[in-house]
Amino acid sequence: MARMNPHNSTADLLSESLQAANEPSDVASKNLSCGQITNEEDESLDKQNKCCSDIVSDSCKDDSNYKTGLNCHQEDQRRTSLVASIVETSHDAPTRRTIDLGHGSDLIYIQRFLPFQKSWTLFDYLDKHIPWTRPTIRVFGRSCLQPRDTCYVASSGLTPLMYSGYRPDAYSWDDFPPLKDILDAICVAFPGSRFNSLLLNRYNGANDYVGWHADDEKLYGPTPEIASLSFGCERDFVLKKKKLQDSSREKRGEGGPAKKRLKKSSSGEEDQHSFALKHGSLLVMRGYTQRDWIHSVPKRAKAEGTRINLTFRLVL
Ligand SMILES: O=C(O)CCC(=O)C(=O)O
Ligand SMILES: [Fe+2]
Repeated sequence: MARMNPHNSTADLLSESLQAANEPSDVASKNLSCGQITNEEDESLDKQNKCCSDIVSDSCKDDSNYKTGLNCHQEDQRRTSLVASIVETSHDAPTRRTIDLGHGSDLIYIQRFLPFQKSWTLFDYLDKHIPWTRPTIRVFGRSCLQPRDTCYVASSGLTPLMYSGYRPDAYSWDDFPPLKDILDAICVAFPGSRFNSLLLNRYNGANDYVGWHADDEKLYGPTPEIASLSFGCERDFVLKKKKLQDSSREKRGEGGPAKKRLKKSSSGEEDQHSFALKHGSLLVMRGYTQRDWIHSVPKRAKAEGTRINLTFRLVL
């Protein structure tokens, strides 16, 4: 499969992804070893229009308010290939599900937000061209290696991000044109939303994870909206309702695998939700989700492939 140059135009991105659609992807076949479904299976699942078969929730429902065709912040007037392709297919918009977590918190899940082959083209680009680092962080007073690779992209002049004693340097959006295309595509799907920063994570196999945490840093305000796009190996994303003892600095509990830190819920099933986040899927967390819930991506013995996750955020 052709490798992308970071300075390729968005038209090149489209033509590469169209090419990729007609060719087997080496990246795709490599990563399918982690138990991921194929494109054909993905499409057939979508046609069945099953409600959240991978979401442990009874409260999911179709969101009848789904609109496409508007852009929330057309800073430049270019219609990118990704945006164009999503608008073109708006008559057959991907199914959007809303999961009401109660008390002003909700999630939106779009399983096939980006087309399958285009998602592999983007995976390949991100894997190769993002300057990934694995920083040393501080958790409970001890230094340790963060259990995944990371990178941070943000508009200039924003309050810096700081978590677990680590303050990542922000790269510019201009360094990675495909990230701007993805941002545009999200803004088309969510016309009322704004994002100006992006935390990227790469999980290199089964032992990489993110521990229990909430993205409730002050710089995001009281009700942050976070749009989380996943590529590659499918991994579980688990949400658990905060208890009083879940102090905010259990945040990003990197000190041990998330699984070991799981406590039994006293009030039953609705206090925990698990999503198998598909290649090309988008999960949006809204309202008080960061105030009232914590989330994690636990270690998973069978998840051998690489997963890349992008979380778009708005620094106020
Ligand atoms: O990888 C994911 O799905 C979640 C990442 C995350 O929670 C974070 O970066 O704050
Ligand atoms: Fe998070």
